[in-house]
Amino acid sequence: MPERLLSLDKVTAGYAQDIDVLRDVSLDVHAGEVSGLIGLNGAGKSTVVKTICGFLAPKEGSVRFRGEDISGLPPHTLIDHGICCIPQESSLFPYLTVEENLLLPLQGRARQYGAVLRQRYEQALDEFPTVREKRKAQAGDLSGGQQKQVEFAKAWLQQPMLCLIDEPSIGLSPLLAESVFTWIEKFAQSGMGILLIDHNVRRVVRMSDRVHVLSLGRITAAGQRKDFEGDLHEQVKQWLGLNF
Ligand SMILES: Nc1ncnc2c1ncn2[C@@H]1O[C@H](COP(=O)(O)OP(=O)(O)OP(=O)(O)O)[C@@H](O)[C@H]1O
Repeated sequence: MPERLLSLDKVTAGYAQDIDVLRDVSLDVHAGEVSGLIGLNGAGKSTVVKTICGFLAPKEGSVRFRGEDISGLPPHTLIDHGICCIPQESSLFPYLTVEENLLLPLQGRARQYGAVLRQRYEQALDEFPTVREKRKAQAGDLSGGQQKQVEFAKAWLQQPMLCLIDEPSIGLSPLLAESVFTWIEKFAQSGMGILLIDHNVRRVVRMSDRVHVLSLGRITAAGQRKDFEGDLHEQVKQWLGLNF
């Protein structure tokens, strides 16, 4: 059984004191596995990520990473624990070069990355040829798809144990979206645990070891991939109220 990296246990959270967006949310992510989180717009998927990352503190329940309670830890300290997030919106500094964006999170962490940094950087550029080509350009001058590649290269460089990935394929061409899913599979094959949110429900189910369905802030279905395959259309239509 792979190591359980992340576990949310009955997490209730929200933006206002008296309004709960998430209610009793429990989910796990294991090393080397993809955990998919699917749900309608507004179900609370990004709020789950914000709660794990410490932008919101759970009102009840806990967020644990490798058994340690990380509920409400400051977001900028997560990387020191081995957690990285690829958010829905760009997290790049538009007026810094691609190279500066890639190396910034590693600065001040020489002890963690020092000896292997250069080698790892070259390897990241090999993995993402567009990033190599654009490394001296300002990040803000890149297209949305190119910026997404930089985001993935940045995460790869940080060698996290856990990567939270929110809507990675949004706004991308079908070809690039497929590359993004292939990179995620590669991340998982390297041993990383992945929490994946994406509106492409079929693709998420196909590549996930575990699937969680979030509806109005509650997990209404969860299981292994095999539980969600088969007549996916009927099941997910029922859970999500969707016809796709
Ligand atoms: N900063 C915020 N302040 C107040 N309410 C918010 C904030 N961000 C999100 N919400 C509310 O929380 C609920 C869940 O939003 P969230 O973005 O987590 O949903 P989602 O499932 O990620 O949706 P989508 O698929 O559209 O990205 C929504 O009702 C939304 O209006």
